[in-house]
Order: sequence, then structure tokens, then C-alpha cells
Amino acid sequence: MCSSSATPADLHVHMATSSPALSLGTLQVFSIPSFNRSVPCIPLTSYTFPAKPLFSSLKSNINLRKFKCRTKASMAETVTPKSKAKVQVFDSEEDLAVSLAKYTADLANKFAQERDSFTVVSSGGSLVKSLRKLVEPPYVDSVDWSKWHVFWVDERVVPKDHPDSNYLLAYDGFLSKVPIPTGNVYAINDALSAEGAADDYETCLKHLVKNKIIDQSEGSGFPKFDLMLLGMGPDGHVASLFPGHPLCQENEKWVTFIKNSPKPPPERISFTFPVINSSAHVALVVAGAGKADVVHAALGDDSNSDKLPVQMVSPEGELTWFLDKGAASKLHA
Ligand SMILES: O=C1O[C@H](COP(=O)(O)O)[C@@H](O)[C@H](O)[C@H]1O
Repeated sequence: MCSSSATPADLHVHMATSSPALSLGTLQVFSIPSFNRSVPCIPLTSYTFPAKPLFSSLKSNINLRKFKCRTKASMAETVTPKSKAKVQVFDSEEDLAVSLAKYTADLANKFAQERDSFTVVSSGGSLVKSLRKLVEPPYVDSVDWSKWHVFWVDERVVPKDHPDSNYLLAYDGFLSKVPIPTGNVYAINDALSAEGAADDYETCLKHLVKNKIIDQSEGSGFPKFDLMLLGMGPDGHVASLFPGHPLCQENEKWVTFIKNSPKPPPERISFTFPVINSSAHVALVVAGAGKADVVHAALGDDSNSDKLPVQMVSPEGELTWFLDKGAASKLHA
């Protein structure tokens, strides 16, 4: 069974985040339709986009005929029967991190109240740095860390103290700074092979679903995590699901493995798309101009039949993109 003990040291923490109010000058919110475009949109009442300059420039890139929008507070939002996809663009990665912390803390509190646990799945990579505001005031008091259960959407099959370990990254940047019970942190068993670690992690998830720690999707039967925090590589990969790789089509397993990852290290485990897409909430977090091309490809055009992995993210619940200006810069062109 997967390890739920924290190394390199026991977790102890308390955390908090500041959540200064975001002005419209800082945050630009607009929406895109669900990637499941076969599902018709609910008729809505109006188009309203607060971030006019950015939205205007987006017009040339996104097929507006596919937008059905309504006003909701200060944002325009697309709603479909199956899912919502919302895109938020921030002036800076700092602003993105502030908003991501609030979004995460709010969901944590909601689920802790509703079902007495909060199941959150992290990626590795740059996402972890963007979670840094969660370990700053004021969230130390507003979040009940004892309800958190932490998982990884993908992990490199290396020892937990290896610099490539996604667990270590999260431990150093986040977990070591908040009081999540050690037993609620579900790292892979790094003593096993890639295949063994994937099977073991899947067994762990099944156990937690059975014990009702993790919800289960009524529709798909796959585990339904409360929040999945996804990063995206410059090639459009999410988790360890890479463009053109057969693992993107895996429909039965919950957790799979790869031994020839195009991005080192080669051996990894990864949640599959059915698990990712059974989530109640998915946050796709992308920062930096280096990813602008793939953001443009992902949001601006779905006519290519060879979908990027990031375009296959279509959760049962809500999908929210968190972009900084750099990542969104090609949407302006
Ligand atoms: O290898 C990985 O890459 C992706 C993207 O990483 P980033 O540093 O470009 O944001 C990450 O989401 C994934 O968890 C990781 O294993």
C-alpha cells in the first residue's frame, strides 16, 4: 500500500495566506466553453467581459460562436450541463498565486464542512511554487488542515529524498509548512518498480474510496477528488500523460505507469484521464511566457483532431484556468 507517512521528516505545520482583494485591474476573468462541445450550452442571458482589452484581442483567436455567457458578479462565465471552464488571467504570477491560495482554501473549508475531509491532488513542477501563498497568513487560522488528504497526480519513480521527486518538491515548498496529519499524505511506495508503485497507489485509492475518504463518481465509478491542481508542460502534457502517448487513452486503470517518459526522469506513475476527469474541481495553473504557445493552442483552437493532453482535461465538475499574463500573451495576438 502506498506510503502515508511523511519523510524526510514528520510533517508539522501551520499555514496561512493573505488574500488581498483582487481588483479588476489585477484580474481578468473570462470563460471558455467546456471542451465537451457536443453538449449544448444552457441558454444564457448576456455577454459581459470585464477585461475588455484582453478579451477583444482574444476574439480573433477563440471561436466566439461557441461562447454562451452570462454575467455573474464581476465575471462572465460559461455554463454547460456537463461542466464549466473558466479562464482567469492575472497581471503577474504573484497575483495568480494569491488567487490560487484563496480558491484552494475556500474549497478546503467547503469540503471539510460538507464531508469532513478534503481530498486534494497535486502536480509537481512549477505548480508547487504557485501554492506558496497557502503557507502565509491568513490561512493558518481559516483552514482546518486536519481534514486534508494529499495525493499526487503523477510521481517520478525515485526515492522520496531525490531532487526529482514530486513528493520532495511539495514537502519542501508546502507540506512541511502546514499541520496536515502525516497519515493523510499519500506518497508512492518508492521501494517498488514503476508498475508496482502504480498498482500499489491504485490499491491505496480503492481502499480510501471504500472508506469514504475519497468520493466516488456516480457517473464513472472512478474516484472523485475534491480538487485536482494540475500544471502543464510546454508540450501540453498534464500529469505524466504526454502528447501522442498511448497512456492518454487508458480508460480502465486508475493509476498507470510509464517507463519511457519523454521528459526525464523516464519512470513515472500517473493518474489516468478518467480519474482526472471525474474530479469535482480542476485548477489548471500555467505561468510564464514559455508556455504561451501551448496555452494558445489549447484554448484557441480545437479543430485539430490530435488533441493535446491538456485539451483532454474535461472534468465532471468545474475547470478553472489560472494564467499569468505571460502564459496568456499569445491569446492577445
Ligand atoms: O514532469 C512534470 O511536468 C509537469 C509540468 O511541469 P512544469 O514545471 O512545466 O510546470 C508537472 O505538472 C508534472 O507534475 C511533472 O511530473
